Amino acid sequence: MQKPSSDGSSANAPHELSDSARASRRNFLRLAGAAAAGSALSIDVNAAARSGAMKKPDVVVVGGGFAGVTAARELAHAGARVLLLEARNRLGGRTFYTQFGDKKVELGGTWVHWSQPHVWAEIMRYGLDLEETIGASAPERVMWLSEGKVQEVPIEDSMKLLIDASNRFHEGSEKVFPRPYLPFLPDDGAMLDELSIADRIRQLNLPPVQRDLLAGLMATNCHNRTGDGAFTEMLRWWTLADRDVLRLFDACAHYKLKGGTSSLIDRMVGDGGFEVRLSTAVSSIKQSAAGVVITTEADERIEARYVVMAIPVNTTGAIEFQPALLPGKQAMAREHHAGAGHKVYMKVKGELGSVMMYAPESEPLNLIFTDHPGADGGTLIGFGVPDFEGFDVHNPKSVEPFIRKFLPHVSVTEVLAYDWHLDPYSLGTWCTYRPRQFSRYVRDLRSPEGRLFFAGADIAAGWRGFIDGAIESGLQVAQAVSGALRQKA
Ligand SMILES: Cc1cc2nc3c(=O)[nH]c(=O)nc-3n(C[C@H](O)[C@H](O)[C@H](O)COP(=O)(O)OP(=O)(O)OC[C@H]3O[C@@H](n4cnc5c(N)ncnc54)[C@H](O)[C@@H]3O)c2cc1C
Repeated sequence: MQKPSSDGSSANAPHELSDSARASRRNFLRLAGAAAAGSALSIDVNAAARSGAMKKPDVVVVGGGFAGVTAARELAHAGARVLLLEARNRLGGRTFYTQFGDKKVELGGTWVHWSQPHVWAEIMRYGLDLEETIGASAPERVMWLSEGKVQEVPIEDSMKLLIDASNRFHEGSEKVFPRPYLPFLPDDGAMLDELSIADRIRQLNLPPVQRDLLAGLMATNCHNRTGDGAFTEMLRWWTLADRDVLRLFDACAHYKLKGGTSSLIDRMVGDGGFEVRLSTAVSSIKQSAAGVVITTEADERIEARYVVMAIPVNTTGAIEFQPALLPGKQAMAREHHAGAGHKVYMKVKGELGSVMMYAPESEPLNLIFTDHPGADGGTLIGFGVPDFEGFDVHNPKSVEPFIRKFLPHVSVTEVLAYDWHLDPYSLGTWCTYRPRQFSRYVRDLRSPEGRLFFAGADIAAGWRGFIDGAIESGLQVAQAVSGALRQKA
């Protein structure tokens, strides 16, 4: 892989790309630059690195998302010398708080909740404020597309349809996840892991109007086509939310950090006592009995006693490991998890109340709701499947006809989205395993290998795929590495 610039603009494409993917990639490079320009960190994290303070760290943490920052902070608090290497020119990873017109928006991870214990503990610890997203928590209208027609019934009736469909979809979750934090599947869970979300929807034989409402929600949850997401992933979410679709909504799309996700990262780094180097992508990791040698893309060699790998599972293939990683880690790096869709902000002109709209994956966006309402315009957030032929998420004129199916009086004036699936340092969005990935790979994914330890939302036990999971995993790995440092002291 060639050396990226700080906005990733000279990095190689991860895979062969189709024409439409190439056009998206051009857009990605343009937007990545523009968005990065508006996201300066409020603290100078490179200051310590410039001073060359740390000669030989005890631990190098690779990746500065919530998992890496949590691990680095905990290890530094335990007395270790910690150096965090981050490929991009900013921290936060798959969270990205940046400017959209006169407002700031979250292009990646956004919503947090007190039912997510690890992120909630951090919010309390640093005394951060929350803000509500009205369209997701208290919509005035709910509409959905089914077989080409917009459906709208009183809100209570649409909720009844969704609750009934969700209860039926998740039936049996107690057997597979009696306790959602058990990291491995029981035997009957492994059988269910063969099923995709689409397989499960088909089993239910719902009337089309109810099926398409559920399908819109499920394409959003797995952030891809429902044939790509594993049924077991949804069973785990369901158990974490006490088997209640309204609680699940509350946990996933109601409360966000008032100062943005960067306010939490800033506080964690400020509190950390570890060194950070941005724009430093790691290209190889070689371990021996004596220690680990980390080589960066600029060919710098750094030695450490232990390494925490806190990068997305989809990006592991870009790093050369000696000895080679366990087969499950390699397979996941080849196959990728399913999360690869869009999250798009849309400025609209025309009256916008608090609305929520669903569409199945035969449509480009599957869940859309009001972010900011307004009498003469406001902002919508939409989630959609990747690579939808003829739909350009970066072009308001391409997005507008779809939005007008629901709201014929509005025009879409501006859009903002980030192509996480094209960014070489994420190659996807939030983690949803494909069928069989959980039962086949999770053991390997979570296993330390010699002096290497692994962290990340993608391998968390509980809220895997969430900010909470990233923090959970960062805490666990820091505990394990602290233990190893003590033993070998
Ligand atoms: C569009 C979108 C919406 C989401 N919505 C929500 C939500 O509402 N609520 C929620 O809780 N979660 C949400 N998530 C998920 C959540 O943001 C992630 O699960 C979580 O932030 C991942 O944290 P992480 O630290 O495990 O990984 P990441 O945040 O991906 O961090 C990994 C870091 O490793 C770096 N890296 C990669 N390769 C290298 C290398 N070779 N060398 C050095 N560094 C490298 C990356 O640049 C990155 O900074 C969303 C994600 C997306 C994309």
